[in-house]
Amino acid sequence: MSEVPSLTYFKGRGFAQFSRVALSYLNVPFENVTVETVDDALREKLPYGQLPIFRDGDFVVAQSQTIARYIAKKYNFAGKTLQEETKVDEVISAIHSDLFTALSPATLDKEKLKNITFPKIFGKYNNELKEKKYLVGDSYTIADLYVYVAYEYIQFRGFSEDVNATQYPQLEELKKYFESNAGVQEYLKNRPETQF
Ligand SMILES: N[C@@H](CCC(=O)N[C@@H](CS)C(=O)NCC(=O)O)C(=O)O
Repeated sequence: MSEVPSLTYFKGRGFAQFSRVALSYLNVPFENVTVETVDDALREKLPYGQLPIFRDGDFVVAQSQTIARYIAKKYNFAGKTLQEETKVDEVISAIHSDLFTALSPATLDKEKLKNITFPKIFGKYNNELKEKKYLVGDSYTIADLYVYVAYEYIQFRGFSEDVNATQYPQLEELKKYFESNAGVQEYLKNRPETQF
């Protein structure tokens, strides 16, 4: 069995990017396992028949948000009190359910994203970061990292005219902070070019 934890997903960023960036930022060595498809042999090993999965010793966990929360809790990046942890969860849930769901090709509505979803999500966090340095508590948490990854991903998905330093200067600062981290820089340097 591998000594280091492994994260298995497709080559693209998709649902694995938050955990890949978190592990890189936290300087946790991990095996970044990528697959082309989920074949029958792999599918039967997956708790929900889908990727990503995270393996830590003999512990296996699925569901991208849960994987990210597990990593954050294990490496003290999830908030220091129950209330901080809950506010961190709120950010993770908002980004998955309000933003990522809206990117699904079947229901993609670009005007709604630009006029409603981006201001609702990124406007909120940008305003909060005008008043304080961290979204939750008195140090960086996975909530800040989630917002950075989502901000950068939305730009990558073709919305950099709508989501950028002019509209969201505090989020641009957050991006600069995470991208100045050596682990994140290494990850970005090696990240393959993909469409999603
Ligand atoms: N709720 C799950 C969704 C996982 C999911 O939809 N995985 C997709 C890729 S993003 C998948 O494994 N697709 C391949 C398949 O179903 O065969 C999560 O957040 O991890």
